Order: sequence, then C-alpha cells, then structure tokens
Amino acid sequence: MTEAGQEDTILIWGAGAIGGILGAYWARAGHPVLLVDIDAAHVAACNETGLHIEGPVEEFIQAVPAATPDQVKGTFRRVVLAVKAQATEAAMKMLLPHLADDGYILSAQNGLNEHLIAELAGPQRTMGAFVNYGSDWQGPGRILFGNRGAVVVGEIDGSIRDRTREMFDLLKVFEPDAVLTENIWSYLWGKLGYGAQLFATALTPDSMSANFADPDRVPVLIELGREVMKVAKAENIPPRGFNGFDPAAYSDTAGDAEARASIAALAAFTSKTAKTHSGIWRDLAVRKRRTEVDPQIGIIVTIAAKHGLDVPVLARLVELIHEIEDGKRPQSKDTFMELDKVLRGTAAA
Ligand SMILES: NC(=O)C1=CN([C@@H]2O[C@H](COP(=O)(O)OP(=O)(O)OC[C@H]3O[C@@H](n4cnc5c(N)ncnc54)[C@H](OP(=O)(O)O)[C@@H]3O)[C@@H](O)[C@H]2O)C=CC1
Ligand SMILES: CC(C)(CO)C(=O)C(=O)O
Repeated sequence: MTEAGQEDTILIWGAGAIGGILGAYWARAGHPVLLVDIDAAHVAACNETGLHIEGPVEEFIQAVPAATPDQVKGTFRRVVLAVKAQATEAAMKMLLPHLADDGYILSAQNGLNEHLIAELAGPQRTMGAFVNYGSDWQGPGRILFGNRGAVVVGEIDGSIRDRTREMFDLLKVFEPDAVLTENIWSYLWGKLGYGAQLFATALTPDSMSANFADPDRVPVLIELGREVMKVAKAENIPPRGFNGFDPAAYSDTAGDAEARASIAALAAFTSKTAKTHSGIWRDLAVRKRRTEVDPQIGIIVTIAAKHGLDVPVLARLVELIHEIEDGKRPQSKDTFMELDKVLRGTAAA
C-alpha cells in the first residue's frame, strides 16, 4: 500500500474516533497521512468515499489513504497509536516492523499506555499525549466530532525535543489551543481521575451530563476523584486539570465545596457536546463489546495496592463494569448506586 522510503508519512494506527479525526485534519492541511485500521469496511470507505467528519464542530469529507495492517509496507518516522488501551499490545506487534529506528509512537489514548509502548518500542521511541476531545465512530467512513477538548503532548521523560515541537505544531493544526508539556504524566493522571468518573456514568443509560448533575450520584463521583488523586499522590505525580476537571478539588486538603464545584463544572462542560455519552457507555450499549476498564481503572487499583492504599469504590467499579460486559447487570441507576453502598459501608460482603 505504501512504498518503502515514505518515511515522512504520518501513520495513524487505529483510525476510529480519535485517530480518524487527527488523520482527516492533517490530510486536509496537506500533511501526508496513512490511516491503518483492522476494520476492512472502514478502510474501504475511507479510500472510496473519503472520511466524513460530522457534527457541530465542523463538517467535511476528506480523502485520506487507508490500509489494513497487512497492507502496510515500509517504515515510518511518526506513528500515532489510537486504538483502545486493551488493543495496544496487539497493535504494537503489528506496527513495530514499520517504525523507523529513529522514529516514535505517539499514544493518543486514555490510560497509561506509554509504559507498555516504551517497554515494547523503547523509551526513546515513545511520546505521550492526552486528548479530551469528544468523538464517536459512527460507521465505515463516518466519525462524529462532538466537541473540542484539551489536547496535550509531551515526552515521557519530560524533555522538549525538535520532534516534540514538531508534533505540537501538528496538533495545533487540529486544536489551536493544544499544549506542550514537560509533564505529560500529570495530564494522564488527571484524565484517570476524570476517566474513573466517566466509567461510573457508563453504569447507567444516562448522558454524562445527567450523571454529573444528579445530586444522588455526586458523592460517589467525588469519592472516585479522591481515590484516584490519592494514588497519584502516592506515585508522586501532581495531576493537572482541564475542561472542568480540577484535581486539587479532590485532594486531601480540599473540602466538599471544591469537589462539588468541580462536578458542577463537569456537568456544564459535558452538556455542550453532541457526544452525549462516554466511549465506555458506547462500548457497552452500542458496540456491545468489552471496555478499557482493566487498563484504565484496574491498573489504578493495582498501583494503589503497591502503595498499601485502599480504593474500594474504584475496585467495585471495575467489578460492576465487568458484570455489565458479561450481561449480568443492566446499565441502570441501581447499578450506579451499588457504588454508593460501598461508600457508605453498606455493601454486602
Ligand atoms: N472517542 C473519544 O471521544 C475519546 C477517546 N479517547 C481514547 O482514545 C483511544 C482510542 O479510542 P477511540 O478512537 O474512541 O476508539 P475507536 O474504537 O473509535 O477506534 C479505534 C480503532 O482502532 C481499530 N483497531 C483495533 N485494533 C487494531 C489494531 N491492532 N490495528 C489497527 N487498528 C485497530 C478499531 O477497530 P475495531 O473497532 O474493529 O476494534 C477501531 O476502528 C482510547 O484509549 C480512548 O479511551 C480519549 C479521549 C476521547
Ligand atoms: C472525555 C471523553 C468522554 C471524550 O470527550 C472520553 O474520554 C471518552 O469518551 O471516554
């Protein structure tokens, strides 16, 4: 599909909601891009009719070359990995033969995938990113761009290199307010806090905003933020805020008023998107597939245990998501309120 020697083409591995948007914007701006996805129908649609970006942010159709993994030839200097976290290892095995020795992989994912990428590709070939824009893969060749959101790039060792500035400039093509950081882990841990809250919203059929606005659910949402921030502190990471999520509001020195204000800000931010529900909700309710709960939330429980910390609400959240995945529980407010029982110490042993 792509000839050897085309090292400057940006390879986007995983061309769904997040990768597809990046690819469409970069291609429109004249950057050479190749989308790679295991969904053959999506690849065919991108090649035949172009990628349709839909929704309130911008609507356009962009021609972008696309390939399935087996069709990719040659090596590339810049690879963006945008698969779900649980697909990282399999995708890495497919893409590593195509990564130039002096190239890098940018993780445009939720979670701490940069650790696994660094293990497999080497820390020198790993770059971190935090993305909080909202998008949904709708079907072959169609992606909803629901809302703009924070976009941050940084090296995993905190250095700022020519390649980091180059990627920063590329991200600004797509998101003018993108940020270049010397501490990408701060943002990734901030997103883990927000991510835990989003996983809880996916226990119900309700929108993200309706969950954040429900007074019954606020204590649990606050506690999830607090548990994640406690673990971040033990890891010596000072989490950064974005788009209504204020990590300081969940610290051990903050009171309920600060935490409630952050939840209200999240209710407001999530009310202004065409992507009304999280990707987790979508995996469960629409795509009927397993979620990223183990690499995103399970990993926090594991890290907490290493520090001797108790995170019972996070641990129960992992169980409840698995029970929904396994068809043992519905997405309902009752399921959400199982977390409240843990918080109040009234859960059955
Ligand atoms: N969507 C959003 O609004 C946001 C998502 N994120 C994060 O971004 C990451 C990507 O999520 P998102 O774009 O939503 O996910 P999508 O499922 O929309 O896109 C991922 C794409 O990668 C494909 N894929 C899976 N395995 C491989 C592989 N081995 N090689 C090539 N392609 C593969 C998938 O195919 P198939 O579906 O057939 O498996 C799918 O088309 C996740 O970590 C998510 O949490 C972060 C912020 C916002
Ligand atoms: C923050 C959000 C909701 C995208 O905006 C997300 O990360 C998700 O869908 O999981």
